[in-house]
Amino acid sequence: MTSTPARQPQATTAPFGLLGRKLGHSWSPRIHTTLGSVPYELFEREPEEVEPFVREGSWRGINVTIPYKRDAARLADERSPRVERLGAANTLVRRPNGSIYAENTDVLGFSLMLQRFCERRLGTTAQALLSGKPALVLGSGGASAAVQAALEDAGAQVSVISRSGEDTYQTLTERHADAVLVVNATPVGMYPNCPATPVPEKDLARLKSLAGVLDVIYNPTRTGIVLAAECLGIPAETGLSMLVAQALRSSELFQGRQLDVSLVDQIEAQILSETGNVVLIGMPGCGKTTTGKRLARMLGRPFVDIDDAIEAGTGESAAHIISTRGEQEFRRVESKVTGEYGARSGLVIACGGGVVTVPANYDLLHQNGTIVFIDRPIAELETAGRPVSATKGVEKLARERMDIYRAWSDITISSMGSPAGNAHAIRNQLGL
Ligand SMILES: Nc1ncnc2c1ncn2[C@@H]1O[C@H](COP(=O)(O)OP(=O)(O)O)[C@@H](O)[C@H]1O
Ligand SMILES: O=C(O)C1=C[C@@H](OP(=O)(O)O)[C@@H](O)[C@H](O)C1
Ligand SMILES: [Mg+2]
Repeated sequence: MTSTPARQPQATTAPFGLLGRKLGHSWSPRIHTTLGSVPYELFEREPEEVEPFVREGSWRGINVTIPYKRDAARLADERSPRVERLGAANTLVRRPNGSIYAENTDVLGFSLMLQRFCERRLGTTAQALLSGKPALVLGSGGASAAVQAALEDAGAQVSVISRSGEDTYQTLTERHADAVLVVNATPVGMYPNCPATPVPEKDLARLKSLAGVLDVIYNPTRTGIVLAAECLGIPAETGLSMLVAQALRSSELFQGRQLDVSLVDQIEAQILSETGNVVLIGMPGCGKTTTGKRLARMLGRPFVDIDDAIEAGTGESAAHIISTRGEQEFRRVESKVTGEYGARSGLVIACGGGVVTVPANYDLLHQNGTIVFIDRPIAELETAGRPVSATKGVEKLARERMDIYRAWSDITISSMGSPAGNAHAIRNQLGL
C-alpha cells in the first residue's frame, strides 16, 4: 500500500495540453500535434485554479509553464529524481490508476540541445567538452535550474552569474576567464526587447577558452548574445531545439512510447522556415519593393516596405525627410523602423537601399531573417524620386555599397528580368 490517494482514472480521450497563466504565444500545440499528442489544448488558469485543475481536471498529460512549475512538482503523487532535485516539473502524466507522475523534460531538452550542439558545431561530445571544466549559466530562475542540472550531468563545474552576490556580470571576466561554455538562461534578449545581450561582446571576447555560447531563448532566432558570439567567430545557438526536444520527451511520456529523435530536426526546420523573415537589400531602384510584394503574395506572408512604414509612421516620405531634415535624421528613423520589423517573424521585408550604410542595422535584420541581395545591373536602376541616387550619382553609390550588400547577404540573386522572376528565384533558392 502507498499513501497515494486513488484518483478517478481519466478516459483515454481526455486531452493533452499546456498549463500556464498566459499562453497565447505558445508554439507547443503545433509541436505536440506533429508529435502525435492530440488533442493538445491551452489551459490558462489563475493561481487559485491550478490545484483543482491538476487534481481533478480532465487531462491525460500536461506540460506546465511559468509560473506553475513548482506547483506541478508539489501537486504530483510521484516525482522523478530530476523533479526532486529541482523542485519544479514541466510535465505531468496521469497514470491509468489516476495518480499523477511528474518529470522535468526541460533538463532532458537542454541535454539534447547541448549534445547536438557539441557534436555538430564543435565536433566533440558534451562530456568531452565539459567534464571537469568551468561553464557559466546566466540567471538564476527556473530555466537556469534546468540548465545547471543538465550541465552538471555532463560533468561541468557550473557557476551561476546573477545581478547580485559574488558572481555578477561585473566580476564575470576576472573570475571566470577560463569558462568553456556560456549559457544564457535570463530573459534578456527575448522578443520584443531584441537584440539585447546580458554580456557584451567585449566581455565575451575576454573569455579566452570559450568554445561555445547557448541561449535558451528561441525568439528571435539569433539573440544579442548569439550575434555577439557569431561576431567573434564563436559557435552559438538559440533554444529552439531545446523547446522541441523537451516537447519530444514529454510527448514520449504522454504516449508511453519512444519517438524518433530526428523529429526534433524536422520540426525545428519547419518552424524556422515559417518564422524567419525574408529581407531584401540592394541598390536603390533594383526592385526590392516590387519583388518583395510579389514574393509575399506568392508565399502568403505579410509584406513590409521599410520606406512605406516610415511614411505611415511619420506622415512624410523617405525622399521628403531626406530633403528637408537631412540624410542623418532619415537614417535614425530608418534604423528605428528597421529594428521594429526585423524583430518580427514570418515577414517579407523590403529595405531602403541605404540600410547598409548603418552597420548596426545588420544585427536588426539578421536576428530573424535571411538576407537576400538583389543584384541588378547599375545601368538598369531606376533613379526617379530617389534623392540619394540623384545627388551622389548611382556609380558612386555603387562603389560605396556593393561590397556591403554582398557581405550582409545570405544569398544573392541576379535580377531575373522582372519582379515576378526575382520572386520565383528567391522562393526556389530559399526552399520556401
Ligand atoms: N527585374 C526587374 N526588371 C525590370 N524592372 C524591374 C525589375 N525589378 C524592378 N523593376 C522596376 O524597377 C523600378 C524600381 O523598383 P523598386 O521595387 O521600387 O526598387 P527598390 O525598392 O529596390 O528601390 C520599378 O519600376 C519596378 O517595376
Ligand atoms: O539608397 C538610399 O539611400 C535610399 C533608398 C530609398 O529606398 P529604395 O532603395 O527602395 O529606393 C529610400 O530609403 C531613401 O530614398 C534612401
Ligand atoms: Mg523600395
